[in-house]
Amino acid sequence: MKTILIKCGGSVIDQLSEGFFSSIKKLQHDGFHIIFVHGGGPDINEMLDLLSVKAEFHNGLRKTTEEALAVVEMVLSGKTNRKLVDLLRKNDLYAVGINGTDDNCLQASMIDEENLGYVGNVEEVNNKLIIRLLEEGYIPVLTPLGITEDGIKLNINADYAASAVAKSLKVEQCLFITDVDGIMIDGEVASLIGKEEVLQYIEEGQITGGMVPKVTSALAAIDSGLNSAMIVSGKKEFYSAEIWNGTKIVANERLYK
Ligand SMILES: Nc1ncnc2c1ncn2[C@@H]1O[C@H](COP(=O)(O)OP(=O)(O)O)[C@@H](O)[C@H]1O
Ligand SMILES: CC(=O)N[C@@H](CCC(=O)OP(=O)(O)O)C(=O)O
Repeated sequence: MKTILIKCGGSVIDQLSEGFFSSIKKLQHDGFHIIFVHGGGPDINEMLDLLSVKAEFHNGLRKTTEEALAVVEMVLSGKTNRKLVDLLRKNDLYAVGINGTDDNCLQASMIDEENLGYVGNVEEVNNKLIIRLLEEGYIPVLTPLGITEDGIKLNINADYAASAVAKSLKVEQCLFITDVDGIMIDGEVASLIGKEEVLQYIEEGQITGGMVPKVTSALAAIDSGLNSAMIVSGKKEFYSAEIWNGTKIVANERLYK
């Protein structure tokens, strides 16, 4: 089964274009199965703000107290997941929402209880349910919540969840959909970047903020055997006639030039 994983960032869910949905249809037409993992950072921040709870981050990850976790779950699975599933279905794409904790799909462990609270890393992906849905022709839309062996729910950065699922399903391509056209280097979108360059750009401060977990996750996906991962805009068409728009991240860019 040829599968493409699409990680849809919270920054762009409300701005997805017609071209985005038509690109997905073209991928399906070309024989690819599609799975989504979604983010929702802005939706969570908005709700925390309404509840007068300060959003706090440590190394790009949200500090998640037990109270915050309840808000994260309510927002991600009750609001953001619904929003994306509804949008896909309105565009005649047969999406089904699932929580990362359903069927213990994202088995996780706490990263750093003292500094981060209920935040996890994916240890293992139980992909049976996802594969069933894919085989039936559905588009699973996965919320990035994990569960420990003891049944404790954890908040997982959506980029990290995406690369773990990509690795488990051995997908053909992993796309990180966001609100920019790709990775900007010296003011221009880079079309192809190798692993060494990515690490150098992070060190130089050319890749910062929310782009760091995205490229780190892309590199993790490549390390696990994927040929490439891409950073792509959700505001325009990203795929047509086997041509991709955005930044392709590969293990060694010299092999592509
Ligand atoms: N070199 C770079 N190229 C493009 N965007 C970058 C770069 N460095 C940092 N960014 C920032 O990363 C953001 C995308 O990350 P984020 O807001 O976390 O998105 P998402 O919600 O899609 O995960 C961009 O909007 C941009 O502000
Ligand atoms: C641990 C952690 O930071 N979890 C993220 C999960 C959502 C996410 O990653 O959303 P984006 O893709 O929109 O950034 C959070 O609470 O914001």
